[in-house]
Amino acid sequence: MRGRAPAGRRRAAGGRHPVGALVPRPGRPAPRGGRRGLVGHAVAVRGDGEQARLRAAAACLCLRRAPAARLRARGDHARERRSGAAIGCLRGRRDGCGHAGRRPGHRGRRAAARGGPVNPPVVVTIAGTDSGGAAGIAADLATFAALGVHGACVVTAVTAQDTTGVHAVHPVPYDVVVAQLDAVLDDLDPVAVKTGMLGTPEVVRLVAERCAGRLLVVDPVMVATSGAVLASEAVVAAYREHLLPVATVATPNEEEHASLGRPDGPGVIVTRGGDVPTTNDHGTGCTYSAALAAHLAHGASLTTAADRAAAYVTQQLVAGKDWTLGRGRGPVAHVHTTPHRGEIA
Ligand SMILES: Nc1ncnc2c1ncn2[C@@H]1O[C@H](COP(=O)(O)OP(=O)(O)O)[C@@H](O)[C@H]1O
Ligand SMILES: Cc1ncc(COP(=O)(O)OP(=O)(O)O)c(N)n1
Repeated sequence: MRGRAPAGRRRAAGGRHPVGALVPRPGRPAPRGGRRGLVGHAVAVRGDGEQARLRAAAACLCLRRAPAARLRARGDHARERRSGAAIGCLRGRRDGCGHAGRRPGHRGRRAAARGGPVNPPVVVTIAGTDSGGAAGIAADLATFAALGVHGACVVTAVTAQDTTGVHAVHPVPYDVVVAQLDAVLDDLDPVAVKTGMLGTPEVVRLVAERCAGRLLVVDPVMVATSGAVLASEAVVAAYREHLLPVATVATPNEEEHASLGRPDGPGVIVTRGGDVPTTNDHGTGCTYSAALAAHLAHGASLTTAADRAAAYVTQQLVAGKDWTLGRGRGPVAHVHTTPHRGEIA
C-alpha cells in the first residue's frame, strides 16, 4: 500500500577499467534482427471499487515474427504451436487461443525437441532499489522468481529506505540506465517489461521509446507508504504524454490515478488495498504489478493475470501478517513456505 499523502503532495511528487566505467564488450554478437511488433488490440480495463473490476475484451496480442506471422495472420494458432512458433499471446488457453509463452530460441527448441527443459519467459523490471527489501527491485525480482519467470533488472535510482521511510534517493545517471536497458533488451530479449520508480522524465521517455511494442506493465510509482514523494510533476507529465499511451496495462492506485488525470482507456487497473488485516504491506503495489507482468509473460489473459496477481499478493500478505520486522510499516512477505534449506535432493 503506497502512502495516502495529501493530494497536492502526491502530485509533486574488468580489469583496468575504473569502477563504474562503461566497458565495451568486444566480440559481442550483433543484436538479433527485426523488432517485434505487437499486433492486436489492448484490453479495456478499469478499476471501479474495492478491487479493480475488469472489463476485458479478450485480446490476441501475439508477437509477430516471421514465419510464424503468416500462420498467426490466418489465426492458425494450432499449426503455429506445432511449428514451435507461438510466443507471448495474451489470450491464454482458457480463452481458446492456446499460446503458452514466448517462442524459445534455437537452444530452447533443441532442448524442447529432446523433451528437455525450455527457457522460462524473461521479464525485466525498470525500477528503484529499496534497501529495506520490501518494494522496488527487491519486490519485483522476488515475485518473478516465485512465479516462474527469469527476472532481469534495470536500476533507475538507489533509495536509502526502511520500514520507517525513505531517507535518501540517488538517481542513477541517465547513461547508466541506458546501458542497462540496452544490455537486457539486446541480449535477453524480454517478453515483458515492468516499470516502477523511474525517477526522471528522461527515463520515462526512454522507456516509452525503447519498450513500446513489448508487453509493458506500468506501475506509476509516485509516493511511498511513508509519504515520501518518488515522482516530480515533470515525471507525472511524462507518464501521461509518453508512457501510458504505449503501455499494455497501467496499475495506478487511486491517488496516482487522479494525478494522471483519471485515464480510462485501454489497460488501466486501479488498485486499492484489500481484506487482509495487516500493517506489513510495504511493497504491495510493486508485488502486484510484478505478479501481473509475470502472469502475462506466461501467456495469461489480462483478466486472468489480474486475478492471479491479486491472489498472490493476498497469499503473501497473509504469510507475513504476524511479522514484527522493523519499527515501521513492515514488508509484504517475499519468502515462501517451502524454502530450500540446503539439502541435496
Ligand atoms: N490488505 C490487503 N489485502 C489483500 N490484498 C491487498 C491488500 N493490500 C493490497 N492488496 C492487493 O495489492 C494491490 C495493490 O495494493 P495497493 O495498496 O493499491 O498498492 P500501492 O502500494 O500501489 O498503493 C491491490 O489492488 C490488492 O489486489
Ligand atoms: C524504490 C521504491 N519503488 C517503489 C516504491 C513504492 O512501493 P509500492 O509497493 O508501490 O508502495 P508502498 O510499498 O510504498 O506502499 C518504494 N517505496 N520504493
